[in-house]
Amino acid sequence: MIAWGTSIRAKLITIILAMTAGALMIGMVGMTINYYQTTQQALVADTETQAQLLANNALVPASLSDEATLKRILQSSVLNDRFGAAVFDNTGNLLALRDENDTDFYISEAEFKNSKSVIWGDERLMVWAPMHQEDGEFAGTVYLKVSNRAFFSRIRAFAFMSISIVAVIIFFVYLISLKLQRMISGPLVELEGISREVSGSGNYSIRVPYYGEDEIGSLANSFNQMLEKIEVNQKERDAASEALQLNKKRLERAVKDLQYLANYDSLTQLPNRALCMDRIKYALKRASRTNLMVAVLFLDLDHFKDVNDSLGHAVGDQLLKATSQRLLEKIRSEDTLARLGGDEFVIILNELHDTEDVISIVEKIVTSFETPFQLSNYEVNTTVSVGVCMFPHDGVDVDSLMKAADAAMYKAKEVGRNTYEFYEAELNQLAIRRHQLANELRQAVKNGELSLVFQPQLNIVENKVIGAEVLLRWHHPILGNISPAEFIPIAENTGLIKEIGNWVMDNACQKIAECRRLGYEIRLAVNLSALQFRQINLPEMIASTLQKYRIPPKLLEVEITESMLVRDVSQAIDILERLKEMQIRIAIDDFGTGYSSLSYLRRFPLDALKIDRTFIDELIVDVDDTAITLAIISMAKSLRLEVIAEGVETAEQQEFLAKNNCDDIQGYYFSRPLTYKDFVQFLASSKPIDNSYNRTAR
Ligand SMILES: Nc1nc2c(ncn2[C@@H]2O[C@@H]3COP(=O)(O)O[C@H]4[C@@H](O)[C@H](n5cnc6c(=O)[nH]c(N)nc65)O[C@@H]4COP(=O)(O)O[C@H]3[C@H]2O)c(=O)[nH]1
Repeated sequence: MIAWGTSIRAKLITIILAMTAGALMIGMVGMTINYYQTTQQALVADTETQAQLLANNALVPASLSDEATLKRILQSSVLNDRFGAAVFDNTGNLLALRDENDTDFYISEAEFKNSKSVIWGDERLMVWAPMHQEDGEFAGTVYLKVSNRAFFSRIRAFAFMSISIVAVIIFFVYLISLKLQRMISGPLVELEGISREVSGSGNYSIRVPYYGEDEIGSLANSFNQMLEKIEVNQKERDAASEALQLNKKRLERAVKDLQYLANYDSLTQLPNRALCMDRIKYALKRASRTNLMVAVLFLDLDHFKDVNDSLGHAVGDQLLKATSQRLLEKIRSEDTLARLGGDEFVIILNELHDTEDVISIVEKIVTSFETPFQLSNYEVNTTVSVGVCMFPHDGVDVDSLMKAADAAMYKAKEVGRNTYEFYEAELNQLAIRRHQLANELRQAVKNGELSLVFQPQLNIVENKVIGAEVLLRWHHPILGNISPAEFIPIAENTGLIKEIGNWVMDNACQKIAECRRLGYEIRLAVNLSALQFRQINLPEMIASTLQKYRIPPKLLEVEITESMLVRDVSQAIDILERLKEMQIRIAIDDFGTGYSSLSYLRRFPLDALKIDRTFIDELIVDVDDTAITLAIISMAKSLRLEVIAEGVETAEQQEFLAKNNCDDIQGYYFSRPLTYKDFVQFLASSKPIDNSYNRTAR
């Protein structure tokens, strides 16, 4: 298929055809003109001869005005079937007509006198032949009128024939040019096709066939040489890139090996000391968010040195490997077994609910050593001494926990090996203190040892105090200040929390009313414990307290934790909906540490999310905490909830939160929890008293 307008073939054919047609047309027109002229001249000459012949014959009868003879003479002449003839005397009078009916022989005076003897008209040729006496006197005129239709039809036939010949010639020229162009442009087209194939497939091994020694042949040759060079270059490049990939893979493997070596023990393939410390750190972080415990177990094989000394290091190594296998079988996949070096191992037990869980695992570990180890040539009996410590009871950082576990392990060795010891001093003390606090908490409420403090909350956008979180304090006459983090769980366990919770709610509402009287329309957030939240009549109890102090419910916010919601979802929804109907605000405390899923959040009628302090602690510094904080803000926004960040301690944290759409903040950077008196002073210093509100309230 020829692409007209773009291909060389088409162009070539067009040029050949145009030139041929042009030349033929010129030739044809020339020939037609020539034919026209010669045919016309012949016709005129013929007619003139006839006219002169008639003039000679008609001279005598014309002098005698013998019409009959003249007529006969005129009829005897043969020209063509469509001719007329007439004889006039010397004065222009008609003497005779060839055909009586052919009266179209009027000759004007001008024509008569016209010396011109031939007139070539549109339809006919007119010829005059004068008749002269012997003495030369003019005797009259013979007039011939010949139709030139036949002449024109010959010319037309000639032209038609010429055009037909030209058309046939052009057709043959077209066929020849097709053949010709195939010879000339065929190789070019093929060349173009091959170059396209090369560029499309990237296959530079394709070659153009031999086209001879002409210009196209030399072009094809150059093209092949070019392809050859590219092919060579490409092969070199491919080889280089292959080598590069290989080196990259080797490098990656080396980096991985290095990473592995930096983090794993080459003998047992267990995490080494560095990774072990990292894992403990991570476990502590998680546990502090989930309020669960972590146990760190320090293990040391008893008399391992004797095995090494008596049976050799190779057997010692085998024993260490077998020990690591046995220990791995005793722990869960989420726990970690690490080798610190020599015969020292560490086990990290994550997410424990109480110490009982640890005891059962440690006992399993110690008893598992009762079975002898079957090594290649020996059966070896060995035992293990284990020291156990717990987070958060025995330490809150990696260092103190490792020291505590190590100390406990030495104690296990002291008491005779093949046993485990808890870092007991602390545990015992803790249990004794718990018992004491549980007893004294009952009195604390009656003795008025409990008090409330208020930690202001700031709206970042308006830079305005919007309220405060109400926090409980216990000042023990002998033990001093006791943290709510310590005594609230005890109050929960003993059921005292209901009484304490009611006391807090009553006092908080009273303070809201007092603040209003002073002109401060501030909102107080009260923590609800799990036990309080499970009370079916909680909304009614709160309603009656609000009524008692005649305060609008919107000035009270209750803070609950995620775990309270999931315990009994339908009851939680019921209570929250009733609180919501009363227009009490509901916030989720310590958000991010629990079940934080969008689907369950949607089900509860909430107003705000409080990002847990542990995320804010390392905001900006720790990429994970930063990402979680941003995710919580965006999740809250998508659920149209307000976000408050607690535990903001630095300007950088506040700035970051402000920049990232957090609504409110609470933390030491802004203010520590304040006594009621200090809180009112704080309000006075941060905002002028709204007296107008005070007046209308009364
Ligand atoms: N390091 C640091 N800490 C900050 C910062 N800002 C606030 N905090 C502390 O973070 C805790 C926030 O309270 P929470 O998450 O509700 O956590 C509370 C809450 O769960 C519970 N609690 C306190 N008061 C009550 C109460 O009246 N009822 C109940 N059920 N629980 C209470 O005790 C927990 C501990 O309360 P607090 O010891 O008062 O500790 C408070 C507060 O003093 C900061 O910038 N840095």
